[in-house]
Amino acid sequence: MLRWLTSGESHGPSLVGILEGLPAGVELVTSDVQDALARRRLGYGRGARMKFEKDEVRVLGGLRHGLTQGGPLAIEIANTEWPKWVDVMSADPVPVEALQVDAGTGDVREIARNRPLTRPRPGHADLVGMRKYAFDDARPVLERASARETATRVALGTAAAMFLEQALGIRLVAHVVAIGPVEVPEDADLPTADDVAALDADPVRCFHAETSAAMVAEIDECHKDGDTLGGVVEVLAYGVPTGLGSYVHADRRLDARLAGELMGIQAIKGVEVGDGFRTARRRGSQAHDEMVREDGTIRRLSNRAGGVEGGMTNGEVLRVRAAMKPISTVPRALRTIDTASGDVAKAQHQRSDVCAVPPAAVVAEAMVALVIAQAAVEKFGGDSVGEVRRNAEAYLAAIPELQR
Ligand SMILES: Cc1cc2nc3c(=O)[nH]c(=O)nc-3n(C[C@H](O)[C@H](O)[C@H](O)COP(=O)(O)O)c2cc1C
Ligand SMILES: C=C(O[C@@H]1CC(C(=O)O)=C[C@@H](OP(=O)(O)O)[C@H]1O)C(=O)O
Repeated sequence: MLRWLTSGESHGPSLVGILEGLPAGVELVTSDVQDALARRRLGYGRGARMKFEKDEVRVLGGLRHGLTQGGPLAIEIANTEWPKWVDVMSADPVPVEALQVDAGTGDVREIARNRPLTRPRPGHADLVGMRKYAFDDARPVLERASARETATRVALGTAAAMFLEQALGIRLVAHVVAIGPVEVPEDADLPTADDVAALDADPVRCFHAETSAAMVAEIDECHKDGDTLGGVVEVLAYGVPTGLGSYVHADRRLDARLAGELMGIQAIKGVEVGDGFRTARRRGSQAHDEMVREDGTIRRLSNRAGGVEGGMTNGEVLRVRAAMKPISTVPRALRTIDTASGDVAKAQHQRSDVCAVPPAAVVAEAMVALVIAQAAVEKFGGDSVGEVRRNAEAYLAAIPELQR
């Protein structure tokens, strides 16, 4: 079974991710993870923090001489900003004086950094987190709720994606299909995994040049208004074999597992598999993917289902979308209540992303890679890449001629 866990705070010394159950023999080097993390930091509309902070990757376990070893893969992502937070985020108690002078720069900004945050942001985890964990300060809540944690998921997703490509020839790509009201046309071309460099070069990870320019203009407009934006991302997986997931029980349905992991990303509020909500508005004759026999195999005339039928992959391109709400740290701050005084207040705000939809696409791709890898390990078993590959080939070869 493939499983994963992450630990770490937004301004802590580092984040750590563990991926357990990955077969041995996956070719992976530290720079593969660094490249994926660099991709997550891209995107027009991200805040100042992305410019000065760096992700420092160190593989702590599970990898030797560029090959996974079958043991848990542990990846640390250190935060270059840590010196400024050493005392505020110290694991052990610190003397009061330590919280009054910045350990890194010697200035007194540390006092502000440590001041209790008591003006919770509507839409963030602040208020409910304080209530639930009995804090009188939102600092510990936002430290863990922060999407900085998604760096670890991208790191682990990189290992999952390398496994998928090397064992099964599966390749993934993610792109942005909407930012606020600006949407890619329905009939626009879909990117393939060969288009990743082009997507990296686009300011908003959009594959449609005209729409990309309109998205950038929308972000500029929103920034000027002191506001924030959400949007929609799409993940595509090519070459996924038929039969991953199952219809036999709800928790084995691949669509359910994809939706769960995508909704687990901070600020994701909706998931579509294939045409999703659009399918609900169609008649049955226009909703499904008819089959024809061509060159000895069954071919679909469309892919409205997004490659999943009955909770199982059907051999078509896997296609899922995730909807992200606008960032809740709105510069033109929203009304809130100061939990220290009970007074009406404006929500706490220092700096923030205006729009984080492009990085959310990278995170969504990582989560889809992890879910597919989990389902593949479950279906094919195998402790090494070679064994998984052989098992998959034997399974596919045994599918009767007329069902192919
Ligand atoms: C890549 C990414 C970056 C984000 N950046 C910010 C940000 O700068 N400011 C903010 O308030 N929320 C940001 N968020 C969203 C919050 O983390 C999220 O809204 C919060 O944890 C509450 O969870 P919920 O929105 O799922 O209810 C970001 C989310 C993602 C996926
Ligand atoms: C640090 C990252 O994203 C952060 C996610 C985030 C949030 O509330 O989710 C809030 C911001 O951090 P801060 O409150 O310190 O400005 C983002 O910069 C990252 O993605 O690496």
